Amino acid sequence: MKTQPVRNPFSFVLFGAGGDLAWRLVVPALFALFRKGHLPERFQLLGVDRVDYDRASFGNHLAQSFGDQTPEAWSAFCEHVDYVNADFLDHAAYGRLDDRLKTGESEFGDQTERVFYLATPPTLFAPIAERLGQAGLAEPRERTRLVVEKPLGRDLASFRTINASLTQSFTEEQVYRIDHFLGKETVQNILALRFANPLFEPVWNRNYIDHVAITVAESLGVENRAGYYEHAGALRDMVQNHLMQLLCLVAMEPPVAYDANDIRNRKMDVMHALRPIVPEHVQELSARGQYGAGWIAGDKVPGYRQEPNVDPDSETETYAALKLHIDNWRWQDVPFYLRTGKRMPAKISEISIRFKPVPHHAFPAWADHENQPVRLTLQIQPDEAIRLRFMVKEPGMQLRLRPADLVFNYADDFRGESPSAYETLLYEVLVGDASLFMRADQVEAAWKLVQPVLDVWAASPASDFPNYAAGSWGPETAEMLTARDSRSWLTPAAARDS
Ligand SMILES: NC(=O)C1=CN([C@@H]2O[C@H](COP(=O)(O)OP(=O)(O)OC[C@H]3O[C@@H](n4cnc5c(N)ncnc54)[C@H](OP(=O)(O)O)[C@@H]3O)[C@@H](O)[C@H]2O)C=CC1
Ligand SMILES: O=C1O[C@H](COP(=O)(O)O)[C@@H](O)[C@H](O)[C@H]1O
Repeated sequence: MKTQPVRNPFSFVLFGAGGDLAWRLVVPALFALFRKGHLPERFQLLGVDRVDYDRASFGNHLAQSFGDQTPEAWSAFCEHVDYVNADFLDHAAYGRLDDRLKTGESEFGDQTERVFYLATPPTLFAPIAERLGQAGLAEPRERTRLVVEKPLGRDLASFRTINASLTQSFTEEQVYRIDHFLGKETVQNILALRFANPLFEPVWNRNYIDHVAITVAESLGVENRAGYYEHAGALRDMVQNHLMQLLCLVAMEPPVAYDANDIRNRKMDVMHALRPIVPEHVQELSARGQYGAGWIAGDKVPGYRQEPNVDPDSETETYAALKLHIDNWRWQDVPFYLRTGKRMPAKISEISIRFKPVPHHAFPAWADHENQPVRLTLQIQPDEAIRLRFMVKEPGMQLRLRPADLVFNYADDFRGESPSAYETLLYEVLVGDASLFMRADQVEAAWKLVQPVLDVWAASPASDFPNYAAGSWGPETAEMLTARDSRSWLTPAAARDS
């Protein structure tokens, strides 16, 4: 993560500019960077799509995304916006794009950088990259970047094919693979907590930690994304990428320097050490679920199979859980439990690090019957916080112990507006720092890990779907994943307290 401002003039070419992601997340993030003064004076945003816009109507379309935000800033931003109507598969379009880029950049000077952002269906990543390469637009390498959204493939083989096409035209250093969780403030803070404090690192290992549980729960259902989600499911959509990245940040060794390759090398060490899930163990190391009808925050909601455009007999999982082991010196015998699901009681992401119990109970049993092992909870969202739970003596004549919490709350300590994940990630692309992006070997290793689970699940239809009610914490099989080890998922701290 660099600290310098974006200095060089740039062209930001947004493929899929007429789509949902561009409108909802990418352009608002760029506009926020502009409003906050993070962008240089000379830049252009060139939207590319087949939607029939011109410069003015594209601007109007984008404006709807900003509600009542500062109109002066918005019209100043629009001075930098242009639009190219094109089919991404049409080779001739890339010549026109080149001309438009050069016209816009005529006053930019020779330090101009270019970012090609693919907010397009994933099937178009490879064809667009190829055509950019053929049109000479992947050069100069040191000033041209390609940003790709997820999903990168739907299994190991398709990832390798897509990635090979991307890296035929662009070098690995030019490719920025988005995992938007890495742009979240609290996720970046995992490394700050671990490596900017001497307090935690000495106990951050198998000698003190009993297990780690990572929960990414969503209360929303599939919404209008069935077209994509029906072919993805929770394991591909969330575990293979976001939850894997969280696990890596918790488990990695300290990097020597805060540098893209150093950090990514340390994450790769974790990926290498993850114990492969062999097909015979899939049953005992994983759980899958699909939500049925239920209640969320007082509203009755339909089951997954009743959602628009979902197959009424769909086998797609909307919940996935894994138990993983990291076979290295630090983490031997410490299980990592990962779970994610849609239509759970609340939108909550947190990492719970449970420490081992004291080796000897000196207090009489009646005094510490509430005894709970110390745990550290990293609340990723929405109530961003770090919470340390430990045992204290209750005031009074009688010796009674009970748990208490030491809480650091982001909103209390940092009142300013935090940048959105996309703001942070775009900024990092513009300054050319790939620390918060996924390197190809990480993505490949993550696909390798989940592939046997995908294969076993595909080969054995889930006869019990739907197996959890909307508004619950998931299927019983997920409870068994921890119960078999005499452990349990805890209700996330943010949900307990609300
Ligand atoms: N939306 C989201 O919240 C998220 C999206 N993503 C990823 O971001 C990417 C974009 O997603 P999203 O914005 O939802 O998708 P959309 O379908 O909304 O946007 C894609 C845009 O590309 C256009 N397009 C498609 N094919 C062509 C073509 N051959 N030539 C020109 N234009 C074309 C589409 O036009 P048309 O409508 O005519 O097809 C549409 O305007 C995907 O990879 C997705 O997986 C990742 C995380 C979240
Ligand atoms: O990548 C994805 O993430 C969202 C959840 O992201 P968040 O920032 O809202 O926590 C998820 O809903 C979506 O299915 C998935 O594609």
